[in-house]
Amino acid sequence: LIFSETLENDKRVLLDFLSHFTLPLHRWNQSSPSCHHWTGVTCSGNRIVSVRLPAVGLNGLIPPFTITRLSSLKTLSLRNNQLSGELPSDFVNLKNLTHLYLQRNRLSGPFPATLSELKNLKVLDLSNNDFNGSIPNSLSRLTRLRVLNLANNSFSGDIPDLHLPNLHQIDLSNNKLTGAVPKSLQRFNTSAFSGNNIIITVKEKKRKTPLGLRQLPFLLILSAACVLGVSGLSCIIMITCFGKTRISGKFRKRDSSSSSSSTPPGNWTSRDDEEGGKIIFFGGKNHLFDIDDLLSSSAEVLGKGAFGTTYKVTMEDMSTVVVKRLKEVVAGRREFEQQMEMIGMIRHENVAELKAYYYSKDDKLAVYSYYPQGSLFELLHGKRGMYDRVALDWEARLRIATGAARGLVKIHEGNNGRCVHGNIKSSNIFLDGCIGDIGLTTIMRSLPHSTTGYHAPEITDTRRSTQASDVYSFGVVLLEILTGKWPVNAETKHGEKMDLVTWIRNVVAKEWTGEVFDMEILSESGGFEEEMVEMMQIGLACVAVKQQERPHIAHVVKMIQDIRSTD
Ligand SMILES: Nc1ncnc2c1ncn2[C@@H]1O[C@H](COP(=O)(O)OP(=O)(O)OP(=O)(O)O)[C@@H](O)[C@H]1O
Repeated sequence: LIFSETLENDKRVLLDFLSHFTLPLHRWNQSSPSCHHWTGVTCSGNRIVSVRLPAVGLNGLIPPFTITRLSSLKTLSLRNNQLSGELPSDFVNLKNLTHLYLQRNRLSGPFPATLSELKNLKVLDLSNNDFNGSIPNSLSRLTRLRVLNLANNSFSGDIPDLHLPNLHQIDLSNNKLTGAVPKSLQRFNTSAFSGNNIIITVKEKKRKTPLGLRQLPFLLILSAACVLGVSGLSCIIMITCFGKTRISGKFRKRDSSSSSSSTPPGNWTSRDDEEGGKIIFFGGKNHLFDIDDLLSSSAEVLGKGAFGTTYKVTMEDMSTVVVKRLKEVVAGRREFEQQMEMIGMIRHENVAELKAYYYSKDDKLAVYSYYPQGSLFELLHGKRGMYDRVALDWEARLRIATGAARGLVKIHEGNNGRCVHGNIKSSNIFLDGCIGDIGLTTIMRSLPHSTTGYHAPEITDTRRSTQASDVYSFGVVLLEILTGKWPVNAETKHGEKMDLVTWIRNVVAKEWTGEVFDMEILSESGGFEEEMVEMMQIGLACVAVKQQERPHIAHVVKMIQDIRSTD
């Protein structure tokens, strides 16, 4: 009873807060449970611990004694709204607050003194508001503070000597501050103080970690060099070895400033996208993040594919998504949006969910669910030498093949039966055959054909991929599953290297079928060789040279299912 009463109380508080604004919020009503269902609300135990309402159109004063009654609140994000006036003094009640995001509003008045009392604060962002007056010395009380952003306000006077041992990011740029940078803050990059009347006498130090996205051009150059010089895989490993990268600011300037590889990191720059960049979500999901969240989250490079770099991004609430930064998009905004909308509508357990997309002049992003088990490519070929690769047994391979075929059926049903994947390959297939990277080929520059081994012979421009060419690529994946070999340069028993499809056709023509199977599954005691032979015949049917001879993917699903049902 106590449990639900406390939660009910928190819920009433939020409804009270909302009643001061004339805007509807997704699923915020008395009848639905607030935890997990209300936009931006997260609970822990019987309390609401996080309220994140970025860019929802909150307008006017922050109503006092509403949200501040959520005494267990740890994260409050009201960024990117049109909130104005002073911060109510009752913010002092939010004793448990660790993250406060109020940037990009129209808040004004002196630095809210009450904030210095929130001893648990780790991140404080008041940037891009109209605050004025001096920055108080009392900020030194926030000994846990890690990030302080007061940029783009009208703060004036000298910068106090802040002794904040845990501070590793500060931005005071573009205010009206005067004097010198105090000793305690001289460890930070000078750009953190730019746009003021400050005498900067400090020497710039090179910061080691964390890397900023400002260094992303450097990472990209490095990865390009790797791709040219070393194998792609080792490059990915090298980049990953740099550890976590901070995605922050400068997203939009990336392409135009490759020289910024030498730009010293330090503060982060708020995004100001006059090109109208907007993140679009699918499925009526809680907007637990916005583009600024993405930009300020911890990111790790998963790899660099033909469509761009893929990042694993860990959000403030510790949820994980995958962000693909699409380069060489040839489609215009309208076409891009239409394609993404079409992809976003495809929902199936064997289709990797496109959660959101973002389009601006300089950046095109696609946001997906993260599959921690990695791709089929990794399961089949990956991590050898670094870790003990877990053997992938025949059952698992059959499950993946069935799942991926079902996913492809669903994809081909999309867009009134006209949707094409265009880039079916093992690195785009995840847990239990879930297919990722749908429909990107049509909006991107054509992929280099010769290198992949998955593309059907008739495809010279991957933007013109067809459902029949998808079936061909799927057939290559089936053969890869059966042999455990890479589609290009598959090494035969006799040490020759040839294209996987050609090799299997040759072997089968000589009736040495058993030779092609991966020893890992062939040595299993279940006696599955017959099933493997059947699967190989399905794979070979899919890779028929003449497109009209390839089966429809729905028929492929049936044939794969029949492998077992004939038992
Ligand atoms: N949603 C995801 N969850 C987990 N890993 C992913 C996800 N999406 C991609 N990856 C992995 O990230 C790495 C890079 O992926 P990316 O799609 O950029 O390149 P690719 O699949 O090698 O080539 P391509 O660009 O042609 O698809 C690959 O190892 C891929 O398996």
